[in-house]
Amino acid sequence: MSFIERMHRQKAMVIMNGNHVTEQLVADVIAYLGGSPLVAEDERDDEALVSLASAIVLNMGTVSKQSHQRLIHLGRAANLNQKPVVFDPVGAGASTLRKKQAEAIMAAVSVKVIRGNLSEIAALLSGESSRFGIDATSHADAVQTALDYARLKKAWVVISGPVDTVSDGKRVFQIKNGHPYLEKNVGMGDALDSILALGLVHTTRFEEFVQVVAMLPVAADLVIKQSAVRGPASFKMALLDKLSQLSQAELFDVAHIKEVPVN
Ligand SMILES: Nc1ncnc2c1ncn2[C@@H]1O[C@H](COP(=O)(O)OP(=O)(O)O)[C@@H](O)[C@H]1O
Ligand SMILES: Cc1ncsc1CCOP(=O)(O)O
Repeated sequence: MSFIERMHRQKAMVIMNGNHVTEQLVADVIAYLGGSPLVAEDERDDEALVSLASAIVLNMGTVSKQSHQRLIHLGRAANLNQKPVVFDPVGAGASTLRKKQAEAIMAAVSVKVIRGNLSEIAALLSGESSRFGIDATSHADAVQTALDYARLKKAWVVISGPVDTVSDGKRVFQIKNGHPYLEKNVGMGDALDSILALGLVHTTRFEEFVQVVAMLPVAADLVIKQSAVRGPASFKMALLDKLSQLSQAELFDVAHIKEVPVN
Protein backbone atom coordinates (compact mmCIF):
# COMPACT_ATOMS: atom_id res chain seq x y z
CA MET A 1 0.00 0.00 0.00
CA SER A 2 1.36 3.47 -0.85
CA PHE A 3 1.82 6.06 1.89
CA ILE A 4 -1.05 8.14 0.49
CA GLU A 5 -3.35 5.10 0.71
CA ARG A 6 -2.18 4.49 4.27
CA MET A 7 -2.97 8.12 5.16
CA HIS A 8 -6.56 7.63 4.02
CA ARG A 9 -7.09 4.13 5.43
CA GLN A 10 -5.42 4.38 8.84
CA LYS A 11 -6.89 7.41 10.58
CA ALA A 12 -4.17 9.18 12.57
CA MET A 13 -4.84 11.89 15.11
CA VAL A 14 -2.69 15.01 14.67
CA ILE A 15 -2.62 17.55 17.49
CA MET A 16 -1.90 21.10 16.39
CA ASN A 17 -1.35 24.21 18.41
CA GLY A 18 -0.22 27.78 18.15
CA ASN A 19 -1.76 29.53 15.15
CA HIS A 20 -5.28 30.93 15.37
CA VAL A 21 -5.04 32.49 11.91
CA THR A 22 -4.80 29.17 10.11
CA GLU A 23 -6.43 26.60 12.40
CA GLN A 24 -9.47 25.95 10.22
CA LEU A 25 -7.44 25.49 7.03
CA VAL A 26 -4.98 23.17 8.76
CA ALA A 27 -7.72 21.10 10.41
CA ASP A 28 -9.44 20.72 7.03
CA VAL A 29 -6.23 19.59 5.33
CA ILE A 30 -5.63 16.94 7.99
CA ALA A 31 -9.21 15.69 7.64
CA TYR A 32 -9.14 15.73 3.81
CA LEU A 33 -6.04 13.54 3.87
CA GLY A 34 -7.69 10.95 6.10
CA GLY A 35 -6.37 12.16 9.45
CA SER A 36 -8.18 13.37 12.54
CA PRO A 37 -7.26 16.93 13.61
CA LEU A 38 -7.38 18.20 17.17
CA VAL A 39 -6.52 21.67 18.46
CA ALA A 40 -5.44 21.21 22.09
CA GLU A 41 -5.32 24.35 24.22
CA ASP A 42 -5.25 23.19 27.85
CA GLU A 43 -1.96 21.72 29.02
CA ARG A 44 -3.74 19.66 31.69
CA ASP A 45 -4.99 17.55 28.78
CA ASP A 46 -1.60 16.99 27.18
CA GLU A 47 -0.75 13.57 28.65
CA ALA A 48 -4.15 12.09 27.82
CA LEU A 49 -4.40 13.54 24.32
CA VAL A 50 -0.80 13.05 23.26
CA SER A 51 -0.98 9.37 24.18
CA LEU A 52 -3.87 9.02 21.69
CA ALA A 53 -2.24 11.12 18.97
CA SER A 54 0.07 9.96 16.20
CA ALA A 55 1.93 13.24 15.58
CA ILE A 56 2.13 16.78 16.96
CA VAL A 57 2.53 20.13 15.17
CA LEU A 58 3.95 23.07 17.13
CA ASN A 59 3.39 26.38 15.34
CA MET A 60 4.67 29.75 16.54
CA GLY A 61 2.24 31.79 14.41
CA THR A 62 0.22 33.58 17.08
CA VAL A 63 2.73 33.00 19.87
CA SER A 64 2.40 34.89 23.18
CA LYS A 65 4.07 34.60 26.59
CA GLN A 66 1.52 31.99 27.66
CA SER A 67 1.28 30.06 24.40
CA HIS A 68 5.08 29.86 24.17
CA GLN A 69 5.18 27.88 27.44
CA ARG A 70 2.20 25.88 26.21
CA LEU A 71 4.07 24.82 23.05
CA ILE A 72 7.01 23.64 25.14
CA HIS A 73 4.73 21.64 27.45
CA LEU A 74 3.00 19.98 24.50
CA GLY A 75 6.30 19.26 22.77
CA ARG A 76 7.73 17.66 25.90
CA ALA A 77 4.63 15.50 26.30
CA ALA A 78 5.10 14.41 22.69
CA ASN A 79 8.74 13.49 23.39
CA LEU A 80 7.79 11.51 26.52
CA ASN A 81 5.22 9.60 24.49
CA GLN A 82 7.63 9.17 21.56
CA LYS A 83 5.32 10.94 19.09
CA PRO A 84 6.95 12.79 16.19
CA VAL A 85 6.98 16.59 16.38
CA VAL A 86 6.86 19.01 13.44
CA PHE A 87 7.89 22.56 14.40
CA ASP A 88 7.11 25.71 12.41
CA PRO A 89 9.11 28.74 13.66
CA VAL A 90 6.74 31.29 12.07
CA GLY A 91 8.36 34.73 11.90
CA ALA A 92 11.63 33.63 13.56
CA GLY A 93 13.44 36.03 11.24
CA ALA A 94 11.13 38.93 11.98
CA SER A 95 11.85 39.76 15.63
CA THR A 96 14.38 38.97 18.33
CA LEU A 97 11.60 37.73 20.62
CA ARG A 98 10.31 35.24 18.05
CA LYS A 99 13.83 34.04 17.31
CA LYS A 100 14.51 33.50 21.02
CA GLN A 101 11.21 31.67 21.44
CA ALA A 102 12.02 29.41 18.50
CA GLU A 103 15.48 28.70 19.92
CA ALA A 104 13.96 27.90 23.31
CA ILE A 105 11.53 25.44 21.72
CA MET A 106 14.35 23.79 19.75
CA ALA A 107 16.37 23.49 22.96
CA ALA A 108 13.53 22.05 25.07
CA VAL A 109 11.86 19.74 22.57
CA SER A 110 13.28 17.03 20.37
CA VAL A 111 11.90 17.92 16.96
CA LYS A 112 11.75 15.44 14.07
CA VAL A 113 10.99 18.02 11.35
CA ILE A 114 11.45 21.78 11.31
CA ARG A 115 9.67 23.52 8.45
CA GLY A 116 9.99 27.18 7.61
CA ASN A 117 10.74 29.55 4.79
CA LEU A 118 14.35 30.54 4.07
CA SER A 119 14.23 33.66 6.26
CA GLU A 120 13.02 31.65 9.25
CA ILE A 121 15.57 28.84 9.01
CA ALA A 122 18.44 31.24 8.14
CA ALA A 123 17.57 33.32 11.21
CA LEU A 124 17.86 30.26 13.44
CA LEU A 125 21.10 29.13 11.81
CA SER A 126 22.91 32.44 11.60
CA GLY A 127 20.85 35.17 13.25
CA GLU A 128 19.73 36.80 9.99
CA SER A 129 16.70 39.09 10.31
CA SER A 130 13.87 39.71 7.86
CA ARG A 131 11.87 42.90 7.29
CA PHE A 132 8.65 41.20 6.22
CA GLY A 133 7.22 39.23 9.11
CA ILE A 134 5.94 35.86 7.92
CA ASP A 135 7.31 36.21 4.36
CA ALA A 136 10.72 35.06 3.16
CA THR A 137 13.27 37.72 2.17
CA SER A 138 16.53 35.92 2.91
CA HIS A 139 19.26 35.62 0.27
CA ALA A 140 20.99 32.75 2.08
CA ASP A 141 21.75 29.59 0.12
CA ALA A 142 18.81 27.28 0.81
CA VAL A 143 20.77 24.09 0.15
CA GLN A 144 23.59 24.94 2.55
CA THR A 145 21.19 26.39 5.11
CA ALA A 146 19.00 23.26 5.14
CA LEU A 147 22.01 20.96 5.31
CA ASP A 148 23.78 22.89 8.07
CA TYR A 149 20.69 23.30 10.23
CA ALA A 150 19.71 19.63 9.82
CA ARG A 151 23.22 18.63 10.91
CA LEU A 152 23.24 21.05 13.81
CA LYS A 153 19.84 20.01 15.16
CA LYS A 154 19.86 16.36 14.04
CA ALA A 155 16.44 16.94 12.53
CA TRP A 156 14.92 16.85 9.07
CA VAL A 157 14.71 20.40 7.67
CA VAL A 158 12.22 21.61 5.07
CA ILE A 159 12.78 25.08 3.63
CA SER A 160 9.69 25.94 1.61
CA GLY A 161 9.41 28.53 -1.14
CA PRO A 162 9.26 28.64 -4.95
CA VAL A 163 11.64 25.66 -4.70
CA ASP A 164 11.40 23.41 -1.64
CA THR A 165 14.67 22.21 -0.11
CA VAL A 166 14.71 19.16 2.16
CA SER A 167 17.64 17.76 4.13
CA ASP A 168 18.24 15.05 6.73
CA GLY A 169 21.76 16.37 7.42
CA LYS A 170 23.37 13.95 4.95
CA ARG A 171 21.50 14.50 1.70
CA VAL A 172 19.60 17.39 0.15
CA PHE A 173 16.67 17.18 -2.28
CA GLN A 174 14.95 20.02 -4.10
CA ILE A 175 11.36 20.02 -5.34
CA LYS A 176 10.39 22.26 -8.26
CA ASN A 177 6.61 22.27 -8.26
CA GLY A 178 3.90 24.69 -7.15
CA HIS A 179 2.50 28.10 -8.04
CA PRO A 180 2.82 31.61 -6.55
CA TYR A 181 -0.86 31.34 -5.50
CA LEU A 182 0.38 28.97 -2.76
CA GLU A 183 2.44 31.81 -1.33
CA LYS A 184 -0.48 34.24 -1.77
CA ASN A 185 -2.79 32.10 0.36
CA VAL A 186 -1.95 32.71 4.01
CA GLY A 187 -1.56 29.44 5.87
CA MET A 188 -0.29 27.17 3.10
CA GLY A 189 2.95 26.74 5.03
CA ASP A 190 0.94 25.59 8.03
CA ALA A 191 -1.08 23.28 5.81
CA LEU A 192 2.24 21.84 4.64
CA ASP A 193 3.27 21.27 8.30
CA SER A 194 0.19 19.15 8.88
CA ILE A 195 0.81 17.12 5.72
CA LEU A 196 4.37 16.48 6.95
CA ALA A 197 3.04 15.37 10.35
CA LEU A 198 0.71 12.86 8.70
CA GLY A 199 3.57 11.78 6.47
CA LEU A 200 5.74 11.01 9.50
CA VAL A 201 3.03 8.68 10.78
CA HIS A 202 3.03 6.68 7.56
CA THR A 203 6.66 6.60 6.54
CA THR A 204 10.01 6.67 8.31
CA ARG A 205 12.09 6.69 5.12
CA PHE A 206 13.64 10.07 4.30
CA GLU A 207 13.31 9.67 0.51
CA GLU A 208 9.60 8.91 0.87
CA PHE A 209 9.25 11.89 3.23
CA VAL A 210 10.60 14.11 0.41
CA GLN A 211 7.67 12.89 -1.71
CA VAL A 212 5.32 13.86 1.12
CA VAL A 213 6.76 17.41 0.93
CA ALA A 214 5.89 17.43 -2.79
CA MET A 215 2.19 16.61 -2.29
CA LEU A 216 1.01 20.21 -1.85
CA PRO A 217 2.90 21.83 -4.75
CA VAL A 218 2.06 18.88 -7.01
CA ALA A 219 -1.64 19.29 -6.20
CA ALA A 220 -1.21 22.99 -7.13
CA ASP A 221 0.30 22.06 -10.51
CA LEU A 222 -2.58 19.68 -11.18
CA VAL A 223 -5.30 22.32 -10.65
CA ILE A 224 -3.77 25.55 -11.88
CA LYS A 225 -5.11 25.19 -15.44
CA GLN A 226 -8.65 24.28 -14.40
CA SER A 227 -11.19 26.78 -15.77
CA ALA A 228 -12.70 27.08 -12.28
CA VAL A 229 -9.44 28.61 -11.05
CA ARG A 230 -9.80 32.37 -11.59
CA GLY A 231 -7.60 33.73 -8.80
CA PRO A 232 -6.04 32.82 -5.44
CA ALA A 233 -9.36 32.10 -3.70
CA SER A 234 -10.84 29.73 -6.28
CA PHE A 235 -7.36 28.19 -6.55
CA LYS A 236 -7.50 27.36 -2.83
CA MET A 237 -10.80 25.50 -3.19
CA ALA A 238 -9.61 23.52 -6.21
CA LEU A 239 -6.32 22.77 -4.46
CA LEU A 240 -8.02 21.36 -1.35
CA ASP A 241 -10.28 19.17 -3.50
CA LYS A 242 -7.28 17.84 -5.42
CA LEU A 243 -5.27 17.24 -2.28
CA SER A 244 -8.06 15.10 -0.88
CA GLN A 245 -7.99 12.91 -4.02
CA LEU A 246 -4.29 12.98 -4.92
CA SER A 247 -2.99 9.53 -5.89
CA GLN A 248 0.51 8.17 -5.52
CA ALA A 249 0.64 7.74 -9.33
CA GLU A 250 -0.14 11.45 -9.88
CA LEU A 251 2.47 12.40 -7.31
CA PHE A 252 5.05 10.20 -9.00
CA ASP A 253 4.23 11.54 -12.49
CA VAL A 254 4.17 15.27 -11.68
CA ALA A 255 6.75 15.70 -8.88
CA HIS A 256 10.05 17.27 -10.00
CA ILE A 257 12.39 16.03 -7.28
CA LYS A 258 16.18 16.19 -7.71
CA GLU A 259 18.95 15.27 -5.31
CA VAL A 260 21.56 18.06 -4.97
CA PRO A 261 25.14 16.83 -4.51
CA VAL A 262 26.65 18.02 -1.22
CA ASN A 263 29.91 17.53 0.68
N1 LIG B 1 6.46 31.34 -5.41
C1 LIG B 1 6.09 30.06 -5.24
N2 LIG B 1 5.93 29.26 -6.30
C2 LIG B 1 5.54 27.97 -6.16
N3 LIG B 1 5.27 27.39 -4.96
C3 LIG B 1 5.42 28.14 -3.85
C4 LIG B 1 5.84 29.50 -3.94
N4 LIG B 1 5.94 29.99 -2.69
C5 LIG B 1 5.57 29.00 -1.85
N5 LIG B 1 5.27 27.87 -2.55
C6 LIG B 1 4.78 26.61 -1.97
O1 LIG B 1 3.88 26.98 -0.94
C7 LIG B 1 3.91 26.07 0.15
C8 LIG B 1 4.07 26.87 1.45
O2 LIG B 1 5.34 27.45 1.47
P1 LIG B 1 5.64 28.93 1.97
O3 LIG B 1 4.76 29.92 1.26
O4 LIG B 1 7.11 29.12 1.85
O5 LIG B 1 5.27 28.80 3.50
P2 LIG B 1 5.02 29.97 4.55
O6 LIG B 1 3.55 30.21 4.46
O7 LIG B 1 5.42 29.40 5.86
O8 LIG B 1 5.88 31.15 4.14
C9 LIG B 1 5.05 25.10 -0.16
O9 LIG B 1 4.49 23.89 -0.59
C10 LIG B 1 5.83 25.76 -1.32
O10 LIG B 1 6.30 24.79 -2.22
C1 LIG C 1 -0.79 36.09 9.11
C2 LIG C 1 -0.23 35.45 10.31
N1 LIG C 1 0.11 36.18 11.40
C3 LIG C 1 0.59 35.44 12.40
S1 LIG C 1 0.63 33.80 12.01
C4 LIG C 1 0.01 34.09 10.47
C5 LIG C 1 -0.22 33.00 9.49
C6 LIG C 1 1.07 32.43 8.97
O1 LIG C 1 0.82 31.30 8.20
P1 LIG C 1 1.99 30.68 7.25
O2 LIG C 1 3.19 30.49 8.14
O3 LIG C 1 1.46 29.39 6.77
O4 LIG C 1 2.18 31.69 6.16
